[in-house]
Amino acid sequence: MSKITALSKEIETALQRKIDFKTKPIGSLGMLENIAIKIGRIQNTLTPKITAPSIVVFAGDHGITKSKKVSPYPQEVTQQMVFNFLNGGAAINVFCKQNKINLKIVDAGVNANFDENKELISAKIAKGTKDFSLEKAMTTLQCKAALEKGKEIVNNLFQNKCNTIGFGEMGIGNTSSAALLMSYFTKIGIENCVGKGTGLDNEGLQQKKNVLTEVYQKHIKNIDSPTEALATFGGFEIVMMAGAILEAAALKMTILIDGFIVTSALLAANAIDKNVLDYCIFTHSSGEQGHQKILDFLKVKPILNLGLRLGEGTGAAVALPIIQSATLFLNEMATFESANVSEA
Ligand SMILES: Cc1cc2ncn([C@H]3O[C@H](COP(=O)(O)O)[C@@H](O)[C@H]3O)c2cc1C
Ligand SMILES: O=C(O)c1cccnc1
Repeated sequence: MSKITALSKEIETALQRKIDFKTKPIGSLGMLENIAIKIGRIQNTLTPKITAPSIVVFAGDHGITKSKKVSPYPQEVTQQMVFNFLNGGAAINVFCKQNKINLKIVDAGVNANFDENKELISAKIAKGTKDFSLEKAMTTLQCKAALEKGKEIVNNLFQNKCNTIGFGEMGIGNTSSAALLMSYFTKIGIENCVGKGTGLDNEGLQQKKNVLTEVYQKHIKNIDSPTEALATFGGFEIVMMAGAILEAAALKMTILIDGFIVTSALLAANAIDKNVLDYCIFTHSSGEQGHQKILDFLKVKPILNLGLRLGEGTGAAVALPIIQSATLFLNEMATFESANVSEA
């Protein structure tokens, strides 16, 4: 993986000065000001622009769903939703269309064969992960291949002028993978990382907690690196997102972080290279119970809190216009001097 440069503080003062000359009381654009400064620092300019904003949805299946009831939905929903994405019918399609976001769908490891389709990026590592109640979700080699694929996909988008990128995912059972990764990277007990996902009832939640506590205890002694944590608790879509996030930061792109699953991939990326956080904007706090705890762990503030608990990158897609407002006010608002407005 390429090295991620930590952002310099130098331009921050100049950006703050530019914002403070705008025709508004100091600080009155609140979080929009923080976002403007962040993107200005990422792009190292006083006139940052968002170009070709894109969301990449990675899809993959999970072996655990075949042996244990960790999700109310069957594994087949992953492939069915991939068709739904390709046909334009999912929530993420609607929000991307609304906000003029370029949407890409990636088969990272779905348990199905897809015909060639120009809308689908084929990056299949395997037809779903292994059942982690029995063995590691994937081999170390598969994990490295998935990290590399994620990197390659982001690179292609970057070549096509994309400088702002969000990630989403689809994979029945992936809140289980995300909870295991969360527990590993934050050291918060697994029972406090597991949530209801797509809508388990209280009894289902308790059962999921029992299953994942056992899985965690079975593997924890064998994990000695972030890559091994990813390989063990897996999700090809999650590993590919971790690679994609690292590469986007290395390319100095602005990264829009979505919900619980994407943030679990970010935890792994962050353990590999801490500078990645400099490039991330946290678009929302998910309704999945562990998400706000990860945001607290990372000491970051999300833009929205709408109770979304869908994934697919929907929080990132809905938040994009707010992020665009931040760069637009910075570029287009008049100053006190240019507009002849008296200062305090
Ligand atoms: C129809 C449908 C569409 C979805 N879109 C995203 N997810 C979300 O739910 C899944 C994770 O939850 P769990 O771990 O409980 O299975 C992931 O696929 C996630 O992206 C969906 C789930 C369903 C059922
Ligand atoms: O926050 C998320 O990403 C999420 C929550 C529940 C189900 N799927 C995704």
